Amino acid sequence: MPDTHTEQAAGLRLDGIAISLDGRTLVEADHTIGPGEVLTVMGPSGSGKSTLLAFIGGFLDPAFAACGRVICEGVDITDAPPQERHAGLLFQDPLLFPHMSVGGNLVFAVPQTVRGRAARRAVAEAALGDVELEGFFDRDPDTLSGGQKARVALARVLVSEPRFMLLDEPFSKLDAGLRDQVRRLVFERAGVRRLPVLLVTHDEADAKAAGGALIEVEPAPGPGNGS
Ligand SMILES: Nc1ncnc2c1ncn2[C@@H]1O[C@H](COP(=O)(O)OP(=O)(O)OP(=O)(O)O)[C@@H](O)[C@H]1O
Repeated sequence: MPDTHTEQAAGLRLDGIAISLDGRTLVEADHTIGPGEVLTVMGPSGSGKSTLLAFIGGFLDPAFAACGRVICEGVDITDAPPQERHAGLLFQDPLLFPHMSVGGNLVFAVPQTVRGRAARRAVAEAALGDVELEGFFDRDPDTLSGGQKARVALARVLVSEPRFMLLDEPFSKLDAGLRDQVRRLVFERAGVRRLPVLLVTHDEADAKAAGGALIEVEPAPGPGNGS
């Protein structure tokens, strides 16, 4: 018999979320992202896509008002500090620490529950293998191509053992061919780990590749938006 409780609790539930600015609702979400599924958020610049992501990640600017709950694997994390939510974040910029080697960037993100230098290094090496960057442990991040940096950023997220992933236009700086490759790798790795993914994008091709549900955010009214 299936374990109904576990089935219901699995994934990331966005329960009746509405975020507003100056009394006007910007963005709403009422979705469950199942394990390994992608929910895509699309809309024009300034419509509130990153604001929704910030609310789920726990770093919403206090200028906004929000209601609704974020439930991860059956646990309400709406009021938890960001570091206790276990979100794997990927942004447009890979944000690698330039003063550390590639391996150093990864070891830094390995949870403290993994004890000892050798064990932490082994986790980082395995993650590099997972993103097809074997042998890159001692490389300086500045010497990597854009696609390689994006893959290191993905490996760094994966070693941190996230419970879900929040992606804010992580492919938009890559050119077309590379973009397809990195996108495939990100979705594939998230799928293998059964991680729910929220993807913010402007790009129809991203939404198509994601293949899951879609939230289309309306343009924010105001000067320059024809309203
Ligand atoms: N701290 C803040 N105080 C007031 N308004 C803000 C603040 N941060 C963002 N905004 C406004 O909130 C709206 C939503 O911003 P948000 O960054 O979520 O848009 P977006 O859809 O992600 O845009 P883009 O695609 O350009 O990244 C914008 O109009 C923005 O100017």
